[in-house]
Amino acid sequence: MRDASRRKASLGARVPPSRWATSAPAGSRGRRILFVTSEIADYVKIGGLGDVSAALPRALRKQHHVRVLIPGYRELLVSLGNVPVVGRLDGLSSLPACNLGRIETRDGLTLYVLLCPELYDREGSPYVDVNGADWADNDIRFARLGLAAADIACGLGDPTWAPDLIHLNDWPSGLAPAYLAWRGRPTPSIMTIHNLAYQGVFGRDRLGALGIPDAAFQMHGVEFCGDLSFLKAGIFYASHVTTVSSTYAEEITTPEFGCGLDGLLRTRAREGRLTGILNGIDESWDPRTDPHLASPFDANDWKGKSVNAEEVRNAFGLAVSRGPLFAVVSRLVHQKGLDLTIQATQTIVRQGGQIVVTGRGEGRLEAELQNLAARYPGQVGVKIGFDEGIARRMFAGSDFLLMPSRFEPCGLSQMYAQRFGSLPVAHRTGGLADTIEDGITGFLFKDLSLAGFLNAVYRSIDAFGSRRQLKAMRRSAMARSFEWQQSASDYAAVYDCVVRSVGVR
Ligand SMILES: Nc1ncnc2c1ncn2[C@@H]1O[C@H](COP(=O)(O)OP(=O)(O)O[C@H]2O[C@H](CO)[C@@H](O)[C@H](O)[C@H]2O)[C@@H](O)[C@H]1O
Repeated sequence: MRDASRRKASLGARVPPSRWATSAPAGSRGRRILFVTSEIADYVKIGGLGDVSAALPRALRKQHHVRVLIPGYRELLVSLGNVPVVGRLDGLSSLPACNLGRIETRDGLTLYVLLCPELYDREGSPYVDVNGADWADNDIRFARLGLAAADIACGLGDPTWAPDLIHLNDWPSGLAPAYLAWRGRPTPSIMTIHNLAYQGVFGRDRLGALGIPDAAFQMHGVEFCGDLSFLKAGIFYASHVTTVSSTYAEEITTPEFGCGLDGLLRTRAREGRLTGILNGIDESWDPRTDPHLASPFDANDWKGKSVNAEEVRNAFGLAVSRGPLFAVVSRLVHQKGLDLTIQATQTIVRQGGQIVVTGRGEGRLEAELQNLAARYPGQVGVKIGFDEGIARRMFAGSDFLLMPSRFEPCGLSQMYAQRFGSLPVAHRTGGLADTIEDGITGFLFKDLSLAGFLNAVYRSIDAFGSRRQLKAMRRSAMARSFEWQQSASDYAAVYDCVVRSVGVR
């Protein structure tokens, strides 16, 4: 069962299995891959992209020569110290010239760091300032990232290295394949969509500043509803598009989930150029060895798990209880369906449950959650912020994870939770549908409504009442395999196909 759902995800949407064999054929090993990202969990993580960017290149290293390109944000420069300069990149229109640094992480992953202090060395997050407002020059900042990727692909960044393929992630690197196309350089490229809802849309008046040819401002180019879209550019110009689960790969070809790009994505699917590859989770997610936990545990040691529950109850100021503990670990945004969780709270508390929430995001949701904690003292605890240690103890200590996401490209929290014996209660969508087995490793609901969600919540509370069922489900959840190695070999198969079809160097 578990392998079946995994394989379904790995084969991708509408792609003939024979063409996309999951192990890389002989001769495809040792390709040079440039992985371009705007976050990497080692240094700067805002959400799931940071986790994927830290883990996937490392998993791919077993087969390929992978290097990661990332902007030189302040946090990164502080952690890395002096980054040796290997090349100088020219400017283009309003994109400044800058240096390219290269450094290895302690475990030997090569990072290219875009050294452009006027764009990246600032107080704030990669995407927003300290007040949560988008950086006003985000178009320049991330066009510079895309142009740097194109420069490196053309051998203009590091005189000693150029990739066979560039792997772009989300809108911040979306212009890279476009810059390559406008130079007439068909370096094979993969555009991975981690979240179609974030598209990097800017006014058409920015074309000149970003060095985008006027002729590219059309449906068969960068134009999207009269504006310029970085993500559309990536999808349009990349050799191949992937997304992070097979169900989401299908969903994004529909008007309901396609965010206006479903027409183009349907075309890519028809051409066999859209594939779903499920994310994995790395080995640090192991309840037997995780140093963040109050007590390690395994699938035969529920005492160890309950020590973590006690710790979480204390940390969140909850009353002592023998009832079920529900957790929410999430970016606090509309996508994640927190309004449903807020509406379900009264029922959960009346049924003897408690809820702990950690996250940060939209101010309105942060305030509503804090009000909820005030309304149910001792039963609901909320910590606004981002702390990996707290998150890990919550997965370890909770009985259930609430994840009624409106859409979920893959989702990592539900995989972490299962590994730590916390059963997800989740909407049957995207990667949640592909990684949770209803009634076996968690509880899925189809109708995105309070009634649908509560129905799944009641099922979880019933399971909590039956120690035998609860233990069996926990064991099944903890035994699930979400290895990165599987995803890495699926990406390797796509790389191979793309390099062959675009032309091997
Ligand atoms: N306050 C907090 N404190 C500590 N940790 C916190 C936290 N808030 C969130 N996290 C952690 O951040 C990560 C969030 O990853 P998700 O995949 O669940 O969602 P995200 O929407 O960011 O990612 C997007 O990209 C990823 C990667 O492809 C897709 O899985 C996903 O569906 C898509 O929406 C998880 O590691 C989670 O535990």
